[in-house]
Amino acid sequence: MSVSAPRAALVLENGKLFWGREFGALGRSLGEVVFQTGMTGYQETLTDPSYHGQIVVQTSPQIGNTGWNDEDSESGRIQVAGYVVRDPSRTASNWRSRRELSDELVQQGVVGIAEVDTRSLTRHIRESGVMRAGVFSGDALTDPDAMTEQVLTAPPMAGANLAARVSTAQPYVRPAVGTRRFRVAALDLGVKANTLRMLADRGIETHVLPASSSLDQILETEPDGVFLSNGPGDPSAMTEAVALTRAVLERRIPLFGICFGNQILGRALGRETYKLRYGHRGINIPVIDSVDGRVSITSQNHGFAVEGEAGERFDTPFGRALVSHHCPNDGAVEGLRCLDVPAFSVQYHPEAAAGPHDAAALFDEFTTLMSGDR
Ligand SMILES: NC(=O)CC[C@H](N)C(=O)O
Repeated sequence: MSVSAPRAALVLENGKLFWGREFGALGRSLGEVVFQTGMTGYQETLTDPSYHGQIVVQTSPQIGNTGWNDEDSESGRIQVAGYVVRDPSRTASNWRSRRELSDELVQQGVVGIAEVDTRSLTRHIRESGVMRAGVFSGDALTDPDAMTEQVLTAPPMAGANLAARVSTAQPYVRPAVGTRRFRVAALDLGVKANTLRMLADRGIETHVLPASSSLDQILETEPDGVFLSNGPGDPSAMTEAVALTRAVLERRIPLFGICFGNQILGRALGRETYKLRYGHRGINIPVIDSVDGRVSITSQNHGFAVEGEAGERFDTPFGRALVSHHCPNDGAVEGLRCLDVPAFSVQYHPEAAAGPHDAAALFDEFTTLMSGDR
């Protein structure tokens, strides 16, 4: 595939430039460039609030073949800042498809770029780490130095507090499917639609609360359990959510966290979080359960991780805790379990969407914890 006249550019903050063709809306988008290795599920990826502020590169070369449907979005809009693909499908073909991916990108004003050498780009990110970048097309396409300068004005992801931008403005209730067995207060830091669906399917009525909610607002829902959602940004910027989590742990209310929720629980337990060089973003990432050695293939999307060693037991202000899961690829912490208070969390995505269902039973574990029989 050759590009005759470059009509779009992806510019990295270190000055490296990739030419391509416009894809989606014309203009400029700035953010942190990250790669995602899933071969399916691009609609879920694009609408996952955890990608807010990021320019997502799909390593799978062909994107768009199933178009855009009305069922698979994980939130009300496309959340990525920009989108980078190799070879967009010329036509969508799927029984649920309502429109072409490129039309949806245009409609939602998302600036993308196609015909990029995504293999070379991914190798570069893998070696140099994730960094700020910009996609430029249309009138925004100018000379490389000017574009690099603009990229350097973007705020870095380290230290970014983004949850408020994707959280619900007003509390709302997601009813249980069938008989209500439990009531859960979910702190919405960027929750995905399938998480609420999986909670509802287990007889859980979820009170979804804004990211800035207080302990009183949580307690007012008279919850059987508290859920900490996934979300964008740096966990070290989430001081209030960490304090709130500590208050929940003190009251021994059963708590379950996913991804950002795992990082927040980790910080509440006194652990630090750090930025990974290029993160884990894909739908076939292995995780080992330190207790029984079982391996799950999981969906993941994280750029930060909790400090710790596989299987490590440690002291916290709330008793003992365990690094319950880790990733064999790099040893990163993938799960935490409190041993003296009812709380656990995972860094990966048991709700999948997209991804395998190996870890779906963790939602059942949450109901067991709420039932009080641990
Ligand atoms: N999916 C998530 O919740 C991501 C958590 C956090 N923003 C990270 O990048 O690590």
